[in-house]
Amino acid sequence: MISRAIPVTVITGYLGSGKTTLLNRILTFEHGKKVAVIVNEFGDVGIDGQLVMNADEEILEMNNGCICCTVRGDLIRIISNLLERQEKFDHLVIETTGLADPAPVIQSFFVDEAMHSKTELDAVVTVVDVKHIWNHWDSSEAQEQIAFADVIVLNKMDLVSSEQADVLEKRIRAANAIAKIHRTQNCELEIGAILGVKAFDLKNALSIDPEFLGEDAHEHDETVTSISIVETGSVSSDKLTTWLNQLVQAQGQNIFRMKGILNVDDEDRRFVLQGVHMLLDGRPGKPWKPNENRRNEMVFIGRDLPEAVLKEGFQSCLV
Ligand SMILES: Nc1nc2c(ncn2[C@@H]2O[C@H](COP(=O)(O)OP(=O)(O)OP(=O)(O)O)[C@@H](O)[C@H]2O)c(=O)[nH]1
Repeated sequence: MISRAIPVTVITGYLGSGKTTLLNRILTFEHGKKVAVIVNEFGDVGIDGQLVMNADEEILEMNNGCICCTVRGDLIRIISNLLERQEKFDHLVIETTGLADPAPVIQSFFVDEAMHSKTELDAVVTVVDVKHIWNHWDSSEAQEQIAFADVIVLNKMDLVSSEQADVLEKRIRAANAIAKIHRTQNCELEIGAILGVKAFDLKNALSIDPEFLGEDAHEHDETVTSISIVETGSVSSDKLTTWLNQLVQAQGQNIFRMKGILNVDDEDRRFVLQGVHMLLDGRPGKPWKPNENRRNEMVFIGRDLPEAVLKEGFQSCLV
């Protein structure tokens, strides 16, 4: 019997560009496919798993590290386990951290024997925040993510004019001549543009980086770090709003990304906080279960983050 190869979509994109938003679209769209998901986060508190909407899907989290540094170990192990239950799903989606270099992830699908025979890389989809990408244009991760993409989603079109997007698209074209480019708000695009596109072309990957299938040597910007806060207790919405507004005014340049699941004013539902530089967004999330131990979890990712100041600031918001 010839077992079918499972198509794999790798979603990359810089911090806060809209990867989880895209993943949620994939999971809630009625495409008739059963999708298994691997979510990888940079911080050691797993928030994305809680933000992913469809609880019926198989969602596996890899926290505390960057997927591109742990592929040989964790990723291959997780996928091998999944492949033992291959009949349970039709498509695998991997959301990498915003700081992942996609090359080692892609590479593992070719270098590892079992992965190579049982999976088929469908496409590398890179989500780009059309407003904030300029702040990170020089980062090697952001460049590699764009260079390796088969599909590029220019997201957050509501934040720029179409002329500004034209300028960006030209720059992106210079770095990646063949990717399909889509412009979106909230990653709203046809699912056929993302799943089952059969776009991945190894020849293209090799032309970007001839060492691609060789040993993995890749570098990260060591000045970008993450700070996690986990505290029980109730957060005052007034104090939180004041603190966050002051914080992004003072540190918005350096705080690339902020995410939180918080117990605000002892409400019935979680409060989901999202931040990308100076932009903040907060809304109710999943309800707390009765008697659940309500943990506040926050993750900051950025450059030169003042850990003690962030922790004290958060403490001051507790009731
Ligand atoms: N204005 C605007 N905001 C958006 C759009 N798409 C997503 N967002 C918001 O941007 C923030 C980040 O979105 P996510 O989907 O969590 O981004 P991500 O790439 O998964 O973030 P990381 O996993 O931290 O790298 C959230 O507050 C989203 O609601 C858009 O088209 N326009």
